[in-house]
Amino acid sequence: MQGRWHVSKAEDTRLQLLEQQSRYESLFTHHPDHVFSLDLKGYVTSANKSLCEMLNCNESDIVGHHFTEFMLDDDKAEVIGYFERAIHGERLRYQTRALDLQGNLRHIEIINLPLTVEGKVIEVFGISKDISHDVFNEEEMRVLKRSVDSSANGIIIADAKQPDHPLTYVNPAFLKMTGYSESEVLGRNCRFLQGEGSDPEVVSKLRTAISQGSDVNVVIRNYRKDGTPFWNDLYISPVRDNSGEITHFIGVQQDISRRIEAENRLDYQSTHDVLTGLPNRSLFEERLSHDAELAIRNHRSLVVLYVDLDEFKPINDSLGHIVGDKILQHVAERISDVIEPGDTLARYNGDEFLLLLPSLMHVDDAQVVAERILTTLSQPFSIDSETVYLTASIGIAEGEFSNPILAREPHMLIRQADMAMYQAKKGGRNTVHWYSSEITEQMNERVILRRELEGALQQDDLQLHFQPIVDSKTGRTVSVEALVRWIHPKRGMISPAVFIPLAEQTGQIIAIGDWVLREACTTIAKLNQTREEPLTVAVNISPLQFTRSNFLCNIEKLLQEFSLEPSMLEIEVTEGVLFHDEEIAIDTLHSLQNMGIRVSIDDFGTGYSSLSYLRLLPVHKLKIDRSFIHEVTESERDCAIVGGIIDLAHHLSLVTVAEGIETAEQEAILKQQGCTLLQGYYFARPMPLADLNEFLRHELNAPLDNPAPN
Ligand SMILES: Nc1nc2c(ncn2[C@@H]2O[C@H](COP(=O)(O)O[C@H]3[C@@H](O)[C@H](n4cnc5c(=O)[nH]c(N)nc54)O[C@@H]3COP(=O)(O)O)[C@@H](O)[C@H]2O)c(=O)[nH]1
Repeated sequence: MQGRWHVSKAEDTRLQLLEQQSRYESLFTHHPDHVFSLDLKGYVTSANKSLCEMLNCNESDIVGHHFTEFMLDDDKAEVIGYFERAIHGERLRYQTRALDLQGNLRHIEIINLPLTVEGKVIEVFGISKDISHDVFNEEEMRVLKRSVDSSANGIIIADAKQPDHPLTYVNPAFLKMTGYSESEVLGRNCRFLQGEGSDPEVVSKLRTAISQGSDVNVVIRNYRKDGTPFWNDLYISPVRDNSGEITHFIGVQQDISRRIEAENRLDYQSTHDVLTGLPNRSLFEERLSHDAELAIRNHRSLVVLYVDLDEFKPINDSLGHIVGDKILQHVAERISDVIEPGDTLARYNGDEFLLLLPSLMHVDDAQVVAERILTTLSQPFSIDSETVYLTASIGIAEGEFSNPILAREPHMLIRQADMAMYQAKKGGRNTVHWYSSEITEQMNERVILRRELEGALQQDDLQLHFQPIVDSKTGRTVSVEALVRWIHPKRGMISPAVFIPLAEQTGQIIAIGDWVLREACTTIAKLNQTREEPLTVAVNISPLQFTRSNFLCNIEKLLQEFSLEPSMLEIEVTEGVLFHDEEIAIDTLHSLQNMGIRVSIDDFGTGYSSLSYLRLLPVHKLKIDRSFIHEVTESERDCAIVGGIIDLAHHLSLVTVAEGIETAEQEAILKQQGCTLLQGYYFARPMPLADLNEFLRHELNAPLDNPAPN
């Protein structure tokens, strides 16, 4: 009985051991972590399924191999150290790296457990876990944090789950940009960056996006700790967790103040005149369109003033551009001082200003404004050491709200004001003229005339007439003045007084002038072939033609072509050529003198320039303007002026010509005053070449007034 009991107890123990072993084996085999055992030399004695899976191999590829075979060379010494400590009974946990059979790297965490029997370590158990994923995540997080920390953009993170979304992170760039310290901003909503200059619309856009959990990009004016503003280009995005719930908001911001300032500067430059700081043409036109819309909506009228300085060019040319610029700046200031805040004053062109009056109580008030402008401009301008007197001509155009043109083409108002200004100029300058539809008709007339003049040039409708100029002593023709005529196919002869000023404005004078010069040279060359005493021909040259670069060259070619002595050609210029471009004009005068061509100052006495220029200029003749001759017999003043001019000319060794002599009395006075040459209807009107030939033939046969002594 006792023996049977012994047998069954031993059997029980064996069964229990078997059960434990099977439990252990099952735990070992199916443990989700990698479990292995090493002998005291470090050779693998067993490895579970999970370890084989991690190392991509079978148990036989591991068992019997030394654990270091699965380690990186760099890590071996350290891990051997841990193993040594384990075989001395220490339980250890450490992280290292393993290589699977294909050479793939794994980050693992190992626990080394020494297996001790009767106080002696007989084996070392290892339990390891693949932590590659965690390590990569951690590394990724570290890189991300470093990137965010070192980003040049300001980066902020706000907690979306806390009330008022307090900041939980700000990077150094943010602190640098705003001047705050971390402790001053963490825990606060970042609206502390906003201030009175932050556009409420932009702020509301931000708020809406945040409340809707959507991305948003705004450019907002923010303020640094010291109160200085900056332009913040801000992107805000929600950050969601795995369930899609917004946990944070991330903001990336950039200080774009410099860019905005540069853009603003560019914008300002493209809409303002650099010299005066006034709006320029394009901004004026923009405001005109805008104010026209308002005027129509509010049943009000709109008024445009076109202000053009009188004779500014001569001032600019004679005093220099620096003084000219300063005058324009003063003009801008003075006009600005007499207008109301809602009005727009713009510099339109060189010396032309535009004024838009959108809110007049009565349209007639524009006249008051215009007169105020004339008054303020009439005060002398003291620029450096110069005192300058200025006047202006002002054109006014009214845009009635009911006039469809205002809605369709508000810019027409500028054109109309321009036309009115032109009339103001014609009306004697320093005056105001209101636009009327008749002006348009006149302007249309100009447009037609201009087009027809173009045709005249091509169809040979121009003709040259010649007016004799006689010696005051002998009464004999010594010269002829070439005067152009336009023989219009329908309108007959059109006076040069009509088309020459137009041609000067359109530039057609160049072609006309070239034609006149050629025609004059060819005629005088032919005329003189049969004359004992050769005649000279005087040709009027417009300022534009005179200052052209090829002017002298053209003349030289013509003289050569017609074998004409240079002294046979005279150039008549008005004082205006000097103001056109003084430097070029003086050079040209010297060149003409060197070529042997004489120059007369035409219409002398009508310009306002200083007489001192006569000392300096290489001119030969003064032609006394016919306005002085007209009254010379009745007006003592005119008589004195004419006498003065003749005296002055004689002292300067200049020849004088009196033009516009119509009566014997006028001739007598001029002769008495010692005028050298005489010209006028009294002697002969301008005539075509055929008539001139006849006139000269007749003159040759007539006895001399005062025959020259033998
Ligand atoms: N650049 C150019 N200008 C030219 C040319 N041809 C003429 N002109 C200029 O046109 C203006 C008008 O000229 P016109 O109608 O020919 O008048 C000239 C004479 O007819 C006129 N004149 C001459 N004598 C008398 C007179 O006794 N009484 C009177 N009422 N008029 C008279 O004067 C004009 C000549 O003037 P001026 O040139 O100043 O000597 C005129 O400004 C012409 O210059 C051209 O080819 N090119």
